Amino acid sequence: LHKFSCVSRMPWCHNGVRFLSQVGQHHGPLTLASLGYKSEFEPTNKNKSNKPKKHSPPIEIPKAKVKAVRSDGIKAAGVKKSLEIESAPFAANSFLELGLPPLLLERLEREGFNVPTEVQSAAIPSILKNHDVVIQSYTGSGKTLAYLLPILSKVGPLKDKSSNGNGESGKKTDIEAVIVAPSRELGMQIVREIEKLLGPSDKKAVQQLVGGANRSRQEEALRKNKPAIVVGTPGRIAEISAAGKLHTHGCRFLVLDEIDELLSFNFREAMHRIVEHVGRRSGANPREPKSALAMRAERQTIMVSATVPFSVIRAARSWGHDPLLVQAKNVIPLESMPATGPGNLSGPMSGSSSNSNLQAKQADQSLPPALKHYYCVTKLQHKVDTLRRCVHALDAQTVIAFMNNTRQLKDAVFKLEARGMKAAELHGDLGKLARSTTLKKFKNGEVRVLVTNELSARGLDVAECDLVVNLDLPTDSIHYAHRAGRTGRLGRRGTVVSICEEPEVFVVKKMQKQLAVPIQACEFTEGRLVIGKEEEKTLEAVR
Ligand SMILES: Nc1ncnc2c1ncn2[C@@H]1O[C@H](COP(=O)(O)OP(=O)(O)OP(=O)(O)O)[C@@H](O)[C@H]1O
Repeated sequence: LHKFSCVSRMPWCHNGVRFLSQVGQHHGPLTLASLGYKSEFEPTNKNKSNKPKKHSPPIEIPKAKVKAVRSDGIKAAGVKKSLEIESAPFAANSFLELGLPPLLLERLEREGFNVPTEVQSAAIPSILKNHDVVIQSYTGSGKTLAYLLPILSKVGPLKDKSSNGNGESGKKTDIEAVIVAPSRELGMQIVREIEKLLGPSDKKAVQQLVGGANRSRQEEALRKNKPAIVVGTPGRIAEISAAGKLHTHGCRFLVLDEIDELLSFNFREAMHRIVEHVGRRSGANPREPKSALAMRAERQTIMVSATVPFSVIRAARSWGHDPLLVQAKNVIPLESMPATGPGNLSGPMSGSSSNSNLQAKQADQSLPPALKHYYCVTKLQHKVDTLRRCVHALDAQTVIAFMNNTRQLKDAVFKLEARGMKAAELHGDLGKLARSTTLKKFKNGEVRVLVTNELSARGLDVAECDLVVNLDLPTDSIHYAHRAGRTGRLGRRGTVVSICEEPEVFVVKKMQKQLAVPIQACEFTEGRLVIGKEEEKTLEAVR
């Protein structure tokens, strides 16, 4: 129980504390295994030390009135270790209690998913009860399984054989679930998550329809395999649907993952086609107003994101039927939420004053509570060197660095490589193969620093990522939240460092206020991350 005693001492770890008390009450004796944790004392790997990790205390440098901290846990460079889950976002109940069918429960156990996360615990029953939902909880909290599990309970080879749903599904050739994601990488990640649960013999029940891949091969696979579920990017799904090769009129589920991104101008036409056609019976005029009953007999709409600006609330009301807002600790009718704010909502708190509490609360819920945030002021020409010193100071092994401009991004990779740090670029100008090869190398530890742009800010799940660096500042706090969320996934340790020039500090301060998290000024000196003491005092107010 060493880990829990650590967890309960951490002031930010309210989830962990709540979790402990509930499990104690309802589930008898508390063991790490019963909670899905691997004990640090279990000899899982011969090479690993069985000793609990030491948390090195902050190092005081009184002369300069500064405090230095160093990332612990990951040691020798090049040796990849998985990051322990420190602040558990898990719920107190089991998957069994959520009403999932036996075959799916078996697969979950086989894949090592033992305890649902809080948002899964809230979303699964709501979706199983046929509600349209908007799922909102912080990055890395398990939103993907929160919608995949109830869908797999009702469609495809793992479904509950005793219930045939509402009997409304269409012809056998019809797709039963369409999942839309804004990038190829995220689309493929969702496909892999489904394939993992389906297993090798059933994996043809899901088909990817992402852009950049061979379209005729995708169409051929649709015809031959008759998948129950398709996952893809908006453009490719709309294209194949318009060509008459994707039969979705009888579709039961439409999932819009990263919904606020899917609402952006770039996807407008494709999204319009998808929303109008998926789950709409042929012959019906999509513009004709429908009764609530007629709407219900059609598809169930599920929208998902860590950030839910007003535009999403408005879209959910117009595309869904009495939708619910599902958060980790709340399930409320979306009707009870304000849907108006300024037209150009740029950040979670930029609503009118009457809505600001609500928006602030949501902003608070978009970032993993265990993340640590810093910023470091430097000159433009020293940014890459500062990044390198930051990586060394924190001893980070799996780093995502965000930039806004592709040419500068390539320069940064060149400079890092020239200084002996293994780096690679990932952006939309690269072909599909180059993108997936780079991502694979990053995930298996061959690349230490992935220099990328907004393409990787959404949904990308690399559990080992221990540091996110903003080499260019994000455009607003919503983009900050999604970039930051690439680290500290599922309660793991994570650090976010924004490297900026002096005139940009006000932008960092603004994001700190909007996101209601402390972003501390720091420097990298003598291989250490150093925080000013004065800065610490002012940040107490933010906390
Ligand atoms: N109940 C669970 N037990 C253990 N691991 C889980 C569980 N649920 C999800 N995970 C894992 O947690 C990681 C994060 O999940 P996921 O990608 O769904 O997060 P997310 O909330 O969608 O994040 P983002 O907002 O960044 O898209 C994934 O690797 C996933 O496999």
